[in-house]
Order: sequence, then structure tokens, then C-alpha cells
Amino acid sequence: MPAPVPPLMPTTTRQEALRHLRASFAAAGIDNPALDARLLLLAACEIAGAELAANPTEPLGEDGAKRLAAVAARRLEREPVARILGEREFWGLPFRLSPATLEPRPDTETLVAAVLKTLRAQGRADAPLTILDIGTGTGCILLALLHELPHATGLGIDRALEAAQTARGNAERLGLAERARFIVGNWSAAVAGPIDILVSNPPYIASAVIPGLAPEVRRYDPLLALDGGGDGLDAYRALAADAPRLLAQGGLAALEVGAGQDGAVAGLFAGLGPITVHADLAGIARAVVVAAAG
Ligand SMILES: C[S@@+](CC[C@H](N)C(=O)[O-])C[C@H]1O[C@@H](n2cnc3c(N)ncnc32)[C@H](O)[C@@H]1O
Repeated sequence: MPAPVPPLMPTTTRQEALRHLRASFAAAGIDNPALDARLLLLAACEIAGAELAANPTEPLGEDGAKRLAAVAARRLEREPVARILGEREFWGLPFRLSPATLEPRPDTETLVAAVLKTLRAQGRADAPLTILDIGTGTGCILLALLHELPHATGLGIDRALEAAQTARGNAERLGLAERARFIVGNWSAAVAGPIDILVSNPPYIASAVIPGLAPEVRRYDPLLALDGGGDGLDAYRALAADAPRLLAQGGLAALEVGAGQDGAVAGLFAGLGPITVHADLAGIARAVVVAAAG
């Protein structure tokens, strides 16, 4: 049973509301109760942080109290804040979410950084590169790369139609639609190649682990975005089988991996060329980059 929504009246001040929300969220076992309370209050009252800091004793008012009660109830059902707000920041850019898309994670920025670091070391960041993003979701990886690589173009593929549509909308909002296309497909079956950079953050959670994930993930991230099969590696096997026919000479394959999967994934791609592994901010091997022999 979700924890009860805290008492919020039109006369409740912003400061009091924050205190009530923090206590309710903490009692419900929510990870960052203070941060979540603040983000939801700002959204419900349609104010910026500076206004909250300047006028903390302002009452919520009729509409603010109603809106805040509604979003607090959703958070107490363990819906993530970014899904309630409908948007999530990734690589400094705003991405709209939909029920069919994974909420982009900061760990995935490690993959983007690894690709950029490799390209810059090769002196290719200004080249007219072609990028293929398999399992594109919101399009966050492809669009972050296009944002950084001014002459690159890309194709994002997803099995879910609504994800491909969400990614296309994000490309338009970010002013990148002229260099990005999105299609529905099963891995890379619809693509002929050659392409310069293959990127993917595929579903990589072993099926049996999913029921034990946090409610925010198990209830709100789509199963298609999580489930990597019995050992979590099904998608990598499909991608490794296709990579040799897809990659141009000297191309790169860059894959996000789950904790402890780097060795197995490197093994699947070993025949393609030299491999580097990049750690995330927690020191966990997070991105496997393969440079195809050129
Ligand atoms: C872990 S999510 C990654 C989403 C996004 N790239 C990101 O990093 O936030 C994996 C994505 O792969 C997609 N997917 C799952 N199976 C697929 C398949 N057979 N072919 C193409 N995409 C697939 C899912 O719909 C989901 O969007």
C-alpha cells in the first residue's frame, strides 16, 4: 500500500509543503526524498528555484496545492520524478520520455564520452561520420553524439514504434532532425551498412533479476528496454553477429554493459579488432569500445 499523501491545503506554505513531502517520501522508502520533494514543488507551483528561495513562506494556493497533491501521490506510487515531469536531462540536453522509452541514465553518458574520446584521439571528430544507434529509446545516445559531432548523421532503430516516435520528437526539439532518422526494426536487420559508428545500450538485465529491481524501474521502465534474456547477453549476441557486415573499415562499435558484463561482451566482439573498456563515475566498467580493423 502506498504511503498516504501528506496534508496540503491552499494555505500550506511552500516550506511546510516541502517538509511534509520529504517526510512522506522518506517514510515510503524513496531514495532522495528532499530532492524529489523540491523538484515536484517547483513543477507544481510553476516556479524556479530562485523564487522558492526568495519566498519560502508563500502559500501554495488552490491550484498549486491540487497539483502538488496529485504529483506527490504519483511519486508515492513510486513513479520516477522524470516520468512525472515528462522530461529528463542527458548530456546537458532535455529529452522527452514516453511509456515506451527507458529513462536515460547518467551511466550512459560514459558511452557517449568513450565514443567522443576515441574519435578525438583518432582526429575524426569533424569527419562526416555515419552513426547507427540500436535500441535508441529516447534517442539520447545518438542525439548527444550528433550534438557534439557537427558533420555526422545518424539512424536510430527501436523495436517499439512509440520509442522511435519519441526519439524523432526529441530530435526535432533539439534542432537535430535534419541529421537524424528513426525507424522501427529488429536490431539491425533493416540496415545494410557500411556505417562508421555502431552504438547501443541494449537491454542487458538477466530476466530472473527483473522482479527484484526497484519499483521505479520494474514498474515504469518498459520490459523491452530491460530484459536481456536468461544471462542478460542476448542482445549482444545479436549485435556481435551483425557488426562485421555493418561496420566500415576503421569503424567503431561502442556498447554499454551492465556491471560485470564487460569480459563476456568483449569476448563476443573480440574477432572485430582491439577493445578498450571505459569505467563510469562509480568505477564500474560501463562501455566496451571495439575498433574494427581498418
Ligand atoms: C536499455 S534501453 C536503451 C534506450 C536508450 N538507448 C538509452 O540509452 O536510454 C534498450 C532499447 O532497446 C530497444 N529494443 C529492445 N529489443 C529490441 C530489438 N529487438 N530491436 C531493436 N530495439 C530493441 C528497447 O525498446 C529499448 O528502447
